[in-house]
Amino acid sequence: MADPYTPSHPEFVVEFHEGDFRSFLRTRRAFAGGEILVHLTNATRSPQTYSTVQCGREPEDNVQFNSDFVFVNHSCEPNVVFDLSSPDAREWHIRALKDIEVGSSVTYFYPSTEWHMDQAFDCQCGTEGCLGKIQGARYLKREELMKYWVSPWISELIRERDTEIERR
Ligand SMILES: C[S@@+](CC[C@H](N)C(=O)[O-])C[C@H]1O[C@@H](n2cnc3c(N)ncnc32)[C@H](O)[C@@H]1O
Repeated sequence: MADPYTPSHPEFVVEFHEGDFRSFLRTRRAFAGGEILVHLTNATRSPQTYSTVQCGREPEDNVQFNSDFVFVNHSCEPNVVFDLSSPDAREWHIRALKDIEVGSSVTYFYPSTEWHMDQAFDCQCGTEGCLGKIQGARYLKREELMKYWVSPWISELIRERDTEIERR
């Protein structure tokens, strides 16, 4: 991030912390469930990294947001979805799953977009139903994923994986 830091979007602020990957994004106003927090207008294609988001079914379908939204952490009880499911990239957006209070950490469920992540980690979301190691949808059971909104390519890849397993 540039120094001094200027938020890329006035309704959000990054809380920076010392140490690897410890920073995160907070809201500066409340959002209602279903409300669109932002349209992801600044996304560009990128090779996969720890900070890219998958936007289609192929391993090379990844984008970089080029904004503070790169600081959205994963949670096993997320408050937003990253909806990149439209074929029209101008429709891509982040949407509230529930009412979000001012000052909340913005979180999404990484396996809802990611099939196989570039960087796995031990989740520290601290929620009751925490899934532990997060490395992409490929490593989760269908029953675990069914509790979440997931991107169409994740539903498709899970269906294919499970059909393949049943065929063996
Ligand atoms: C795109 S970055 C998110 C912003 C990151 N926290 C930072 O400071 O740059 C993704 C990385 O953040 C960390 N991270 C995100 N959510 C996490 C969570 N629930 N528990 C532990 N680490 C997490 C992991 O290292 C992950 O690879």
